[in-house]
Amino acid sequence: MRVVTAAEMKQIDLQAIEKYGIPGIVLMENAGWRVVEIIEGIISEVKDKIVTILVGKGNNGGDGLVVARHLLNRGVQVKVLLLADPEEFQGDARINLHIWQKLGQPFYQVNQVNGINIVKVALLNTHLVVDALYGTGFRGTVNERVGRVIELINASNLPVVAVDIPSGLEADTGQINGPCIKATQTVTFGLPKLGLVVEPGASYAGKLHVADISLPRVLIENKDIPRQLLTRELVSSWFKPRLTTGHKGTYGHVLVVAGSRGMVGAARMTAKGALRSGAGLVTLALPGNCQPMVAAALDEAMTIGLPETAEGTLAGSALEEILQACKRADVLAIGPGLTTQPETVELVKTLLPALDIPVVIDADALNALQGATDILSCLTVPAVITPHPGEMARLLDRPLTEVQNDRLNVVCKAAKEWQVVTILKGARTVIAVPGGKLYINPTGNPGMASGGSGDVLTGVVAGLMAQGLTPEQSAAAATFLHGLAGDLAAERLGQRSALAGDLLTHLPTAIQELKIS
Ligand SMILES: NC(=O)C1=CN([C@@H]2O[C@H](COP(=O)(O)OP(=O)(O)OC[C@H]3O[C@@H](n4cnc5c(N)ncnc54)[C@H](O)[C@@H]3O)[C@@H](O)[C@H]2O)[C@@H](O)CC1
Ligand SMILES: [K+]
Repeated sequence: MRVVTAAEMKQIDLQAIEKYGIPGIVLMENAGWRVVEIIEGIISEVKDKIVTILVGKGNNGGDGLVVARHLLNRGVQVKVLLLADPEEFQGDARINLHIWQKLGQPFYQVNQVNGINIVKVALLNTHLVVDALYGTGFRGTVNERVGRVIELINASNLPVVAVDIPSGLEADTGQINGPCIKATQTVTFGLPKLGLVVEPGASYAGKLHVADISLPRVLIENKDIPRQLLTRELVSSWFKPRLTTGHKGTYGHVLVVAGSRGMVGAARMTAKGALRSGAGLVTLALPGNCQPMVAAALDEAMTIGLPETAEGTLAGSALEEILQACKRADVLAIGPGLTTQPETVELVKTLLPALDIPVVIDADALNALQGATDILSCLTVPAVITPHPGEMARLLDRPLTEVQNDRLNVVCKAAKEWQVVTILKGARTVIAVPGGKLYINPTGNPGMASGGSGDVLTGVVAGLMAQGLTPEQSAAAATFLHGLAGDLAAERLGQRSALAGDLLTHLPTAIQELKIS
């Protein structure tokens, strides 16, 4: 599903109206209907219930007035609170305000002296609040009076349905610059707005519904919009059914180069991630002292013991053996648990330019590239990198806060500059492709922020690449499935107690849920 900025949505609305002749008032009517449907899902018997609707002067407020009218028809007691002067209403919003007045229905103006008291009284006796103050036309911060109203709503503990986007949220960035409605559910029209699917906006939006308001499909499915929200449908469309005649060679061979003394688990998790995602063969190459331990605990993978340093990390002399092993593999996954021991770092820096198979680069293999990102730009094989924000900050030599405050631009620039598919992990992981495409992942939860989680992801990316998905598809599908496995694990075990190993246990169910055969 495409994800739009406010300007892109405005263009879509305009084209629907001007090119295809769908009147704006029809779109507004449909928008209001869809919100009413969601409200009916929250309050099962709406008749005789009380709903307070906050109405702003723009078209978002117009949508709110449509909601008011349809709820009234269903026997709801509707309290309309205007946060603007009726004279300010224009166009379709004005038409809907006039309809409301002609129906003989009252509204209360919150901009008068006792405005805040009106809101307080209204909230004392209300079952649900509809936020139709500001939509995609909102910029900057709300004024003090509106800010106080928003704070009252947020403190009320009532269910709040936001119309299109929670008021106070920037549609293009998901940033909050002042008071912002904390919605229980948000009904957004046509396509999700960027600010609703990245943090912190996603948390303010609550449960997100993307509502069909009869915008023509040709406008909604516009391939020129570079951003997509990952969905089950999109991810499963990338998988082909497994052949009845298939054998282990059909599904690719992943070589994992990972681990060191004391960090054997990272190597094992990566290998298991590749196996669980369906790779035909997995070979785990790691420092020799770790091999017996891993071989005993990982029946399904082959293992190679490599020369090691005094600290039990991979030695520079492991290079030739790794390159030999690459000849038998389809994909290399490198990094988890390697450490930043200087000799191991040099090994990584020598190995990467010599590769002739696609590679997934994670963890200490990324740390090895600190100050040497030209190695990434010069790779001659397809590559996926999987940095968490700290690793990205080190690669870019920028403060962590700069990365986190500008995640979308950072990931897109990295992918373009280094010409690698880039997975920037964190709440709402984003995946950028060198050509400019961007995927936003809606799955996953804070329970996944624990050791080993990233190692599993690296294994899954490599496992999918080995099976023939493109690096772009592998990165996006792995992120989605990994997050879904995390959500399933959290459902069963709780976010606090779910471990990275539980991601591996729940990955099969995640794959089944997508109906991938
Ligand atoms: N034809 C269309 O364009 C449709 C638009 N729809 C609705 O219309 C919304 C967009 O409508 P508008 O463009 O009228 O904008 P909004 O309804 O978001 O209104 C914003 C209004 O507040 C003002 N404003 C912006 N920032 C402010 C701030 N910081 N403090 C105070 N006032 C501020 C703006 O000047 C504008 O008048 C959508 O979000 C959606 O809800 C829907 O009705 C579907 C059809
Ligand atoms: K709103």
